[in-house]
Formats: sequence, structure tokens, C-alpha cells
Amino acid sequence: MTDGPDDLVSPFAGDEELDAEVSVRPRRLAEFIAQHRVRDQLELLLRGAQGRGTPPDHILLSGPPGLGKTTLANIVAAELGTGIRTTSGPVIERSGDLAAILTGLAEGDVLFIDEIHRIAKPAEELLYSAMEDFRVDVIVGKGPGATAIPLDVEPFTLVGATTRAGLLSGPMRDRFGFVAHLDFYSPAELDALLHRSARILGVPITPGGAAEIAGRSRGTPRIANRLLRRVRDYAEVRGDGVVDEVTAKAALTVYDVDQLGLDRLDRAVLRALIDSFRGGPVGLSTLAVAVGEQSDTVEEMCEPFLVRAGLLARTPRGRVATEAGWLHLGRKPPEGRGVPPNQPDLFARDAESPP
Ligand SMILES: Nc1ncnc2c1ncn2[C@@H]1O[C@H](COP(=O)(O)OP(=O)(O)OP(=O)(O)O)[C@@H](O)[C@H]1O
Repeated sequence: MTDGPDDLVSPFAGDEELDAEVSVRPRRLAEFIAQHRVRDQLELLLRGAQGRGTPPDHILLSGPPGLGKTTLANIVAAELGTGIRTTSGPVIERSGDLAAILTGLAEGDVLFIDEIHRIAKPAEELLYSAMEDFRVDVIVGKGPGATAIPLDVEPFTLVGATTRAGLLSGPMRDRFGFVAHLDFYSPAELDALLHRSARILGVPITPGGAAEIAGRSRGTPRIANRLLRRVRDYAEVRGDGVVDEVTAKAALTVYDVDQLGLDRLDRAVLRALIDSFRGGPVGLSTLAVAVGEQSDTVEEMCEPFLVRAGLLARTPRGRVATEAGWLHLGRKPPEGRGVPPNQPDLFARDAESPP
């Protein structure tokens, strides 16, 4: 995925975005904005373990993309003063790959496995013994002649990250002594985050400018930082370099991100639902055809936020525009149509996929 105009409000990192993210990434727990409950609990876990001179329990971080799981994994290693080895579930195809990583860890290291729910089953089973007993059995040979060679692993801390905690197997989840869920950020929290990022990037920002960007960032730090970079471009090219309310509004109009954080495609979906299907109910594939997109794109890129923002509802009979959806497009909902008004809850957890 790229950081093109249409991906501005995607919670996933674009290919060229990682470098830009690194510069504003908090390094220590004290710099990590919001998520106070998780931060406090992690601090106790890490300080307790440090006091005892042992690695802390394994840590599972769950939550939607872009909320700070990778950042926290790196912070854990920084706070412990240890090394970190980073990998991800989909790249560990064979248990041998994982055994090589595990036996290469130094004492106390953090092993960060992103998307841990996607790890292959044999590797997952190898991970169990490594997590529990700090040893792994590497199988050499095949068939009846296969031999298990036990290898010791230095005591380490696994930090697993997942966007789909429900897909983790029970035995895997049980092996994490510390499980934390990251929630969407409030506008006030994103406001603080934007002031911090702007300070690091050397971008002058006013409270009005930060508030304007925060309100359109869908509760997600990654999106807030990305919008800040785009508004900075606009401020430098067409303004005096200061990110204020007027500049932020003008820039985000150019980039097609509206006051709630909907982009062009989100609005097209809502408009098609309302204009072509009188607000629904309508099936996903029909709706996708109406906006000239694949069903998957509409389902994965648009719907979760439209549902979270209370603009669209998934019902057994199909997709329906809520009263808030009609009002957001400046239309009057027809009498007795649509589902009851839905209080927008931008910071609730992501809705699960429909059946
Ligand atoms: N609490 C926070 N305080 C400051 N910056 C944050 C915070 N959380 C996230 N960020 C910023 O948002 C960006 C995305 O965070 P991060 O990569 O940690 O998210 P993630 O949950 O691991 O997402 P993914 O699973 O897609 O990698 C980072 O560049 C980081 O700077």
C-alpha cells in the first residue's frame, strides 16, 4: 500500500512511510501518549521484573493497526535495556525458521512477532515450549528416522502483536502472562500526539490546527501523523508554514478528507447507499458494484470506519444508512426509513466482520 491521496486515512503503513514514522516514534514509556491503563500496567510489569533480575512475562498486544503495538514492543526493549529481534507471523513458515531465531537470542532479549495470529501451526507449537521452558526440540530428518534434538534458548520475552486476538489459539493466548488491548485514541489524545510530532518535525502548529487534524484522524495515531505531514506540505507551499485551523481545513479539503475523517471512497459508498438504494438495505456486492470497487475493498477499507462512526449499519438484510449517515451527507432521512439514530462512537472497538 502506498501513501497516495486515496490512502490518507488507511490505518496501514504505506511502503515509503516507515522512515517518516520512525522519526516521531516514541522511544520510552514516558513519551508514549495516552493508553494510560496499558502504560501503567506495563511499567509495573517491567519494573517488577527488573527488580527481580528476570525477564518479564510474555506480552500480548492486541488492537487495530496504527495504534502503537510496534512502538510499544520497541519501548519494552528500550525500558529493559535489552536487544530486540523483530519478525512477523506470516514470514515464519517453517518451525526451523523460528528455531534459528530463538536460538540466536541473547539473554533477556525481546522477540517481537507482529501478526502473531498468522504464524504457521508447527512453528506455533515450537513457540509453546520456548515460551514455557526456554527450550525447543528441533527435528532433524524425516519419517521413522527423524530425531528430536533439544536446544536451550536463553530466557527471553516474547511480545506478540495481533489485530485479531480472536484468531489466536487458546494454548497460545494462555502462555502470555500480560495481555493488553489498545483502544482508539480520543481527539484530545491525538491533539497531544500531534503537538509532540510537530515539535519533533519542527512544524509550527496552533491549537486550532492540531484540533482540526485530530478530529479527522479516525482515532488512529498513524493517520494523525500522516495528515500532519500532508498539511505541513500545504502550509509550506501555499501558506506561511504554520499549521493553523484555516490551513488544516483547506489542506484536508484538497486531500478529500472530511470533518469526520471520511475519504472520497467512504463518501462514495455512503452516497451510493443513500442515492441509489434509498438508504438500503442492500447487499455488499451490489453496493461495491455501484461504486466501481471490489467487495473486499469496500468491506475492509470503508465499512469498519463507517460502522464505527455510526453512519452505516450491517443488518441481516444488508447494509443500511443510519440517520447520522443521511445527515452527514446533508440529506434528510425519509420518515420511517433507516435504522434508529446511532450515536457515533468513533473510539469504540472495531466492529467484527458480518457473517
Ligand atoms: N501512543 C503513541 N504516542 C505517540 N505516537 C504513537 C503512539 N502510538 C502510535 N504512535 C505513532 O503511530 C505510528 C504507528 O504506530 P505503530 O507502528 O506502533 O502501530 P501498530 O499498532 O504497530 O500498527 P501496525 O500493526 O500496522 O504496525 C508510529 O509511527 C508511532 O510514532
